[in-house]
Amino acid sequence: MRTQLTEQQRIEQLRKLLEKYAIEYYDNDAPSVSDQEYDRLMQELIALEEKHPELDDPNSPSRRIIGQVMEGFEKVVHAQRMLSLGNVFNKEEIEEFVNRVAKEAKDPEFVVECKYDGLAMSLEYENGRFVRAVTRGDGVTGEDVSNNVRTIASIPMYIDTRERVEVRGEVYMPKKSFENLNTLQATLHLPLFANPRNAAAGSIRNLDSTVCLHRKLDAYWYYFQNARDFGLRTQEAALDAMKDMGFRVNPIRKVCKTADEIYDFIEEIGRQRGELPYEIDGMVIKLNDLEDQQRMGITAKAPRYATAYKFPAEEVQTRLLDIFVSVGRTGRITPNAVLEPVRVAGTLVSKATLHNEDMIKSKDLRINDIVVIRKAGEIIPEVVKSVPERRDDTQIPYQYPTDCPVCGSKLVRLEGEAEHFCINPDCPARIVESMIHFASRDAMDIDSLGDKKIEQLHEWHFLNSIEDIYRLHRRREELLEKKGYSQKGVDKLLEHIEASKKRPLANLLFGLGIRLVGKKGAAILAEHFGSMDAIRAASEDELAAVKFIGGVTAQSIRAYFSEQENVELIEFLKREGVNMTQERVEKKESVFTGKTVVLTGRLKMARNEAKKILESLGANVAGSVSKKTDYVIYGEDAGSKLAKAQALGVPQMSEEQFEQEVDNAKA
Ligand SMILES: NC(=O)c1ccc[n+]([C@@H]2O[C@H](COP(=O)([O-])OP(=O)(O)OC[C@H]3O[C@@H](n4cnc5c(N)ncnc54)[C@H](O)[C@@H]3O)[C@@H](O)[C@H]2O)c1
Ligand SMILES: [Zn+2]
Repeated sequence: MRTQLTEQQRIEQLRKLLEKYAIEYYDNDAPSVSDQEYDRLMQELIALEEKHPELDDPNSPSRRIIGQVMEGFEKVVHAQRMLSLGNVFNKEEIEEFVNRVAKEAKDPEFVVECKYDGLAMSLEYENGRFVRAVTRGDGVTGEDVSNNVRTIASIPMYIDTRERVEVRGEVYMPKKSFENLNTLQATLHLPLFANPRNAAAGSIRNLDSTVCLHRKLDAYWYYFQNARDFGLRTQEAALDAMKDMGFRVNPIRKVCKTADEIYDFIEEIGRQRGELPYEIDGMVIKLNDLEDQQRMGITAKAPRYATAYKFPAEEVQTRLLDIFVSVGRTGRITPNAVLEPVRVAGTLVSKATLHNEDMIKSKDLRINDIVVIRKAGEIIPEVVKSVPERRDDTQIPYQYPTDCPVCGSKLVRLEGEAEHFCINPDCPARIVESMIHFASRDAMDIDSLGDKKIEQLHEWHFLNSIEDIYRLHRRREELLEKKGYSQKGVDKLLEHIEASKKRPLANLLFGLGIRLVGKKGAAILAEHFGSMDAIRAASEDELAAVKFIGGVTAQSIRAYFSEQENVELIEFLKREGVNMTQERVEKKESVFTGKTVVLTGRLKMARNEAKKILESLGANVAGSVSKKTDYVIYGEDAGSKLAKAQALGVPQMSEEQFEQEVDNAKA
């Protein structure tokens, strides 16, 4: 019952979050997270929604295209909806897509094209003349941006046919134009554009078309909306026909029959991607036959006959301008790299974590070095290495600080540890960070008590400890006198603080910030012991005996509870009515306990769910099949993984058998 609730909450949370990101991305042309992160959250939402059809909601970002019509532009309803695309991220998912199509189209052929990172546009022609250019908008209604589109030199204003023609494609900003634009922005002390996509969108949606003219956009056209009126039967023929009519069509494309062929071509283009004069974020795979396309139709917001393969995160080079250290809630010192802003995987990056002193030494990072940075789904990117070949005489080796940058006390590096710590318990940085952690989403989840607010309330002496958070209501009147604190805002804040008292024990345990007790560890401890008192009473051996809790963690938990200050904090929280218990869950034994299991093919239950069940039975779920695999569980259309399991003699199990074993485990 409890998991049901949490997943429902997660669905709601993801829907809100993705909607917010999409609005920032499409409507304000200013993304706040990387595309990888966005895609990852979307996949999570889709998996959860598949699992909970009862929570279906047509408003969900998984079901609709988010985007609105800007004021100042005329609204136009599309003759045919403009769609989004489904996503695949690896070869296996390409295979699954190909198999799915093959079920509905005989001997399918696919056209593989570049996926331009710009904005979708529809062009309409009547009597051989350009009449209108319209953005995708929400898919149903777009914005008439004809004036701006007319500034794009490569778009024909006249074509040699009197029939109505509608073509669609992508307007983008070439890399060169983007560099020039940002150089200009910098000279004018204006904010830089995060990426060419946002810059292109911002230009097209500018009411002053001279702006667009100077931004030097270009476009590729990949969709002939009324191709069949012209007797065309395939996507390939449609591309050729558009080219003959004078539209700019990309010669990079290939007709493929198998998933292998598709993947090889994608890899080939992926390797050349850096040299292309425009940005691509993936490749689009489309069923070639137009009649079959129509037969397959569309889902809520994307065609079923096409999908987009997304390239993995990129690595790029930039300059390491400086290193500064920050102090965490445990007093841990983290060095951070200040980078010359650079685009990685679609977002502008100017900071990266460097973990610790040893990492800086082992990678031999010097101030002013050229470094390679990588961004892989995380919002915080990492520095992979320095490039010594690019050194001139300006590099300076970095001196690790000896004193805390906030309170000035001597930093300590314990025997055998990589990190430095500020061990001054009154270090303001530590106090603030521990409150931020306590109020964060995975901990007590105090909605309106964000980082900035905590910092400010600390500065004003309202918050000097975790205890103070629950004392804040006593100072309501004082708060109301502060600038920016309305009655409504203050009451909401106090309400959220009050509500946090009901969080599960796992959240509280995580929020306390016990060294080495992360989110997962806290959940395991809470489920195993069921109450704060039981955890506090447990001996080091008892703690270490819990699965996944190691001896060092057990030691750290004991150390935490042996501090008078911490015991007092917990007693205080108890008196304030903060929840200190949680339902206990016994781990079940099954054939999967301690085994390595691989899932493949299309399962009836969501993959994430199958994974969760297996993990709850003590299995380790792996991504690929090897000799070490104990079981492969397969669904429909299982491809290469199942074949490999057969070849290696790894036991295979159908989804039905799997469900049977799960039932056995419950009995
Ligand atoms: N970073 C963020 O905050 C954020 C927010 C929202 C969306 N996004 C990004 O946008 C994506 C979702 O956007 P979407 O709905 O436009 O889907 P999409 O960009 O994944 O795919 C659909 C679009 O691809 C484009 N396209 C480019 N080349 C094409 C070709 N050759 N054939 C057909 N279409 C082609 C079309 O404009 C089409 O509308 C996400 O996957 C994410 O990467 C990021
Ligand atoms: Zn300090």
